[in-house]
Amino acid sequence: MSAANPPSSAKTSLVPPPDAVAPVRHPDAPAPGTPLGAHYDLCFGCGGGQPHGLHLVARAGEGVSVTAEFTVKPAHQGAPGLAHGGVLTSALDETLGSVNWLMHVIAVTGRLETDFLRPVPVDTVLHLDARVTAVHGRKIYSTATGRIGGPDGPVAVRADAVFIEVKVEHFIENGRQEEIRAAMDDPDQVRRARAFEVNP
Ligand SMILES: CCCCCCCCCC(=O)SCCNC(=O)CCNC(=O)[C@H](O)C(C)(C)COP(=O)(O)OP(=O)(O)OC[C@H]1O[C@@H](n2cnc3c(N)ncnc32)[C@H](O)[C@@H]1OP(=O)(O)O
Repeated sequence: MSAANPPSSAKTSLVPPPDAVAPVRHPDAPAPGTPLGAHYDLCFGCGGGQPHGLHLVARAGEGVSVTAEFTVKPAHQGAPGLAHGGVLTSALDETLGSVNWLMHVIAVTGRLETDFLRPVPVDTVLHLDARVTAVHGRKIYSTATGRIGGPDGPVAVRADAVFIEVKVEHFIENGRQEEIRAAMDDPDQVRRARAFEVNP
């Protein structure tokens, strides 16, 4: 195994180390039940201006948790009439990504492991919930489920993840300049900050 292609176990355990700490909800986090809205209009997961997106709708939950709904559309198929597994993973990723906002931390997915337990037909509403379980330095450990048939229905998909805290420079230095400039030039201060999930 070359240094450029290290074994995933080298730094990507999904189990928090013993000295990890409990996540802390930011005092300015929106109250439980508050819709979070899209963090960026062109986000594939939540953006209203993204015609090919999931249009996932998330709300703040108790503690460091969120709930969300995603309706599977014909455009999201893999097998005939069934949701594509990668699309379902995207819905879990987006829900897990949005929960970091409740800590006012900017973070990106480092590792995401999905279990697919039941097929999810087109037109199904996937009821998602995600919560942060532990924090260790820049690493944020979190877990999510997607249920069908209602918020208390059977689990169709679940995921464990490690997100890594980053500075806003992560997006400015790595993103394509035309989108970065457009987001930075947005006259709406809150929208401008949330495109990068920065505390306004
Ligand atoms: C705008 C707001 C975003 C909200 C949108 C939500 C959408 C959903 C979220 C996404 O899909 S984000 C997009 C998908 N993810 C990425 O594009 C991330 C690509 N990867 C990177 O940019 C870098 O690899 C990363 C920033 C994650 C880490 O690089 P660093 O150089 O900053 O990390 P470093 O090597 O210094 O490691 C810091 C710690 O994190 C750990 N670490 C790094 N990469 C890891 C990884 N992949 N998995 C687990 N742990 C990881 C690493 O072991 C170390 O732990 P320790 O502090 O305990 O030593």
